[in-house]
Amino acid sequence: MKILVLNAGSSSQKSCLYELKDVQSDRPLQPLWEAKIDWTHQQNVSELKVQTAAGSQLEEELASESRQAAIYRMLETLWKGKTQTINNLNEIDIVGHRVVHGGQEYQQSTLISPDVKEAIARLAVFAPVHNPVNLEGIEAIEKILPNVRQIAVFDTAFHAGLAPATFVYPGPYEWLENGIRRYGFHGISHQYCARRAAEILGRDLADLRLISCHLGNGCSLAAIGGGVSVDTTMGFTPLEGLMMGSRSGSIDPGIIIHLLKRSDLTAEKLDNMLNRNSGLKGISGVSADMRQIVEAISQGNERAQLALDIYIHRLRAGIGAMLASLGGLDALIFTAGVGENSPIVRAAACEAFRFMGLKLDGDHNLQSPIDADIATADSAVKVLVIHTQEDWEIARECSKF
Ligand SMILES: Nc1ncnc2c1ncn2[C@@H]1O[C@H](COP(=O)(O)OP(=O)(O)O)[C@@H](O)[C@H]1O
Ligand SMILES: CC(=O)OP(=O)(O)O
Ligand SMILES: [Mg+2]
Repeated sequence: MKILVLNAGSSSQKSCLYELKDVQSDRPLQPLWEAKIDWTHQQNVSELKVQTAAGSQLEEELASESRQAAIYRMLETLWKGKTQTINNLNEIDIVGHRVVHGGQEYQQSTLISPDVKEAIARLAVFAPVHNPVNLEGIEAIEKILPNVRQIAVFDTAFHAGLAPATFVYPGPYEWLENGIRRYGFHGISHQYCARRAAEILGRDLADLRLISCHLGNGCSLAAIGGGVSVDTTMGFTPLEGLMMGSRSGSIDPGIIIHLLKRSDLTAEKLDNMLNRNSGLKGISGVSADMRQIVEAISQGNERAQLALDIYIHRLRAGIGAMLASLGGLDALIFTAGVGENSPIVRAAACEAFRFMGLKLDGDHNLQSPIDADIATADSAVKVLVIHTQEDWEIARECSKF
């Protein structure tokens, strides 16, 4: 069974082709072909990188192309040129898509139909950075493979079991009746990491209390007890919670009332302000990219330092909140772009939890090992760096259809 996966994040478009021989297979397989478009590279220039299991590689700049055209070019490298992996598009049996917001209707992976597409489009108002690009991926596939089955794998689904006290906002009760509630996101990644953590620790997932820190361009934490999400930092939209690359995370809603009363702020301007021009980017004035923040700090940039300090403060506070929801902790997991690659962020986050016997092995942390425990042998809590495999998790969901 050949499964094509499209995973659209806010700063990247990833894609993989897997061949599943054993449907029960649980360990991540190496994809036959994998591609990534990085939108953050430069203004109007995106970078495409492709590699195949057979060892071919390709790198090219996609200058000022539309997102649709860039996705098409990425997919073309599957059947054309030096990274060609299949002879015929019809070899693809099924296509899985990451869809960020599934609302109340979609609490598990779903075969995409016109109704499902309509719901994804409708829910785009709640995930304006994500659902529209997820839909673009679905439509790109419809054009080149009109008859293939497409599956939506929702980022919200993993959090479907949150308790009412966790998911209901203390606003007017009508909010809840109108679907205004906390949903939680990054569920595909949190779900994969929880299972992988149990494997690395050689423990049964049912017996573990985990906090998964997904720190990418978007950032969220999940408190996972017995394999189930019991709390998370993102809410109604992927804007709540931690400070992120270009998103503010939680702020006092009174600020919005204040701004609305005093200026000509429109919903669109507010959306741009909070989703695209806040967070690390907004505070530093340098970049949403943690690598550039750290670089700017090394050159003495004080706003970059402030941005990192707020990021760490809020990350620690978020971990504290998840800790309280779980009532204890077996392992703290760091994953996604920043979580997997930034020893500075991991060390600063862990520092706050030394009081409970969490001890980081400084040298091991500096190596950013993949899928490893970076706590000392006598630490009361394990600290895991896990390479998130959202694409594999999506393929795994597709194999159930
Ligand atoms: N070596 C690194 N050190 C620090 N941060 C990194 C490093 N590599 C990547 N990152 C961060 O990871 C972010 C992207 O994370 P990723 O999970 O790939 O994003 P997305 O949310 O688009 O899926 C980048 O914006 C960058 O800040
Ligand atoms: C939900 C979300 O924030 O996703 P990403 O981190 O890919 O932007
Ligand atoms: Mg991501």
